[in-house]
Amino acid sequence: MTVLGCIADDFTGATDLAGLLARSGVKVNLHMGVPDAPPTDTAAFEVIALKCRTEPAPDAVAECLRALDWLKAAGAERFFWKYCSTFDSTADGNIGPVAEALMDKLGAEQTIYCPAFPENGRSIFMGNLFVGEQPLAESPMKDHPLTPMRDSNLMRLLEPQVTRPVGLANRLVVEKGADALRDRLAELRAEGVAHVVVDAVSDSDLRVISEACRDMVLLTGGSAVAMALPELYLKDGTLKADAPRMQAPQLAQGAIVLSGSCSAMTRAQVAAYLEQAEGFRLDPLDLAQNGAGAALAWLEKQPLDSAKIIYATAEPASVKTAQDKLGVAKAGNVVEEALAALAVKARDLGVRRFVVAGGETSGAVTKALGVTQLTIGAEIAPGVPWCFATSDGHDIAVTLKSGNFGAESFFADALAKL
Ligand SMILES: Nc1ncnc2c1ncn2[C@@H]1O[C@H](COP(=O)(O)OP(=O)(O)OP(=O)(O)O)[C@@H](O)[C@H]1O
Ligand SMILES: O=C(O)[C@@H](O)C(=O)CO
Repeated sequence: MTVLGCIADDFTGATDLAGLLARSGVKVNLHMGVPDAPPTDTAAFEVIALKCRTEPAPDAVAECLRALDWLKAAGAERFFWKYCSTFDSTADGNIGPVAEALMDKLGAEQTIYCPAFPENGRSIFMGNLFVGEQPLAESPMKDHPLTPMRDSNLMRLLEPQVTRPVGLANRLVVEKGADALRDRLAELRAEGVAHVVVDAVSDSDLRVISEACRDMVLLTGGSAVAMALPELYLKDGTLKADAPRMQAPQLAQGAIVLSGSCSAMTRAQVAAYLEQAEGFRLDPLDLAQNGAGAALAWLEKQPLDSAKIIYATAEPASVKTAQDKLGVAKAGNVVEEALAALAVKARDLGVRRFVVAGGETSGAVTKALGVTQLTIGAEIAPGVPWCFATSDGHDIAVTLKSGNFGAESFFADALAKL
């Protein structure tokens, strides 16, 4: 029985969510894109990964509604819209437009917005999102290549994205427990508030929110607010733990790190890994002019079992130079296309372990590898599990690392874990 149908707006976010849900031991199915075939062999948690975070809002809405139909066909009656724990969205959406379209389809009067992920330093207080101790707009997210976040206030970010009123259930309410939060939501509903930002600074706040909101037909947020749901379903007997994490299949030695994320944490991770691995740096301007031939030729020359990384990861000033010359979309696309082609080449050369950094990058790479479904394995860092799949008939392992997740030693940690 599917108890929760989940739609994630990028691929790293989807493995993050699936990994946290799978901590409970309950079966989670993770699909990359809306499956062509109707649902079979469904799990308690069905997650569909989309690559729609930066698409035009009408396209993102259409794709999410297709995902909703598939999840309904899987038997889900409650749904979760997963976006980034740093609320990444462009000025035109897509978090609000998708939420409103899902609400309309589901007849939901109200939903909540809670991107908090305390284990990874994301907390919300008085409607303002913090990354560690910094307000979102003062954190490195202000320089994100595609979705620079220049305001920390979630109500202000959401308001232009939706047509109905936005409100807040603050930490003073959450702290009082699930009944107080239910009362606050009812009060806001009576005032016609459809979109409620909910504060959370700790996992115990998230447990209160899950308990108060578990019967809402649509919940929205980061992965951590959904993490508490399996525990509630297990406790009341709705679900039984039935799926221990999958052990890694036997894989050949070859491994590669592909990084298209420019986040502060990925920059530190790339620098740390370059101390022990051979590296090739992709330059968007060179790619736009000459294609990925030089990188492909470099990859062909590397021994299969060597430590290697191909990265476009760069400092904000260098990203800006590329964007000024090529435009934001083209600068991102040439990098994504190159990393996708390099992943395919690596697989054809015998590489079977792929460490990929960045959500958009992960979408491009997994699509090129023809991966349609992932099985969740061991967690490497909070929100980043190893996953297993087949690509062109080969068993492969992939980990899709969100830009800001993982320790500095993440790439080596990941490969040491398989
Ligand atoms: N040097 C560069 N110049 C311009 N754009 C770049 C450069 N390197 C990477 N990019 C683009 O920046 C975008 C990074 O987004 P991506 O989602 O992959 O990483 P992220 O946002 O850090 O990860 P996440 O969404 O998981 O937090 C991609 O579109 C990528 O192609
Ligand atoms: O929520 C997060 O921070 C991640 O799962 C993510 O969505 C990164 O793209």
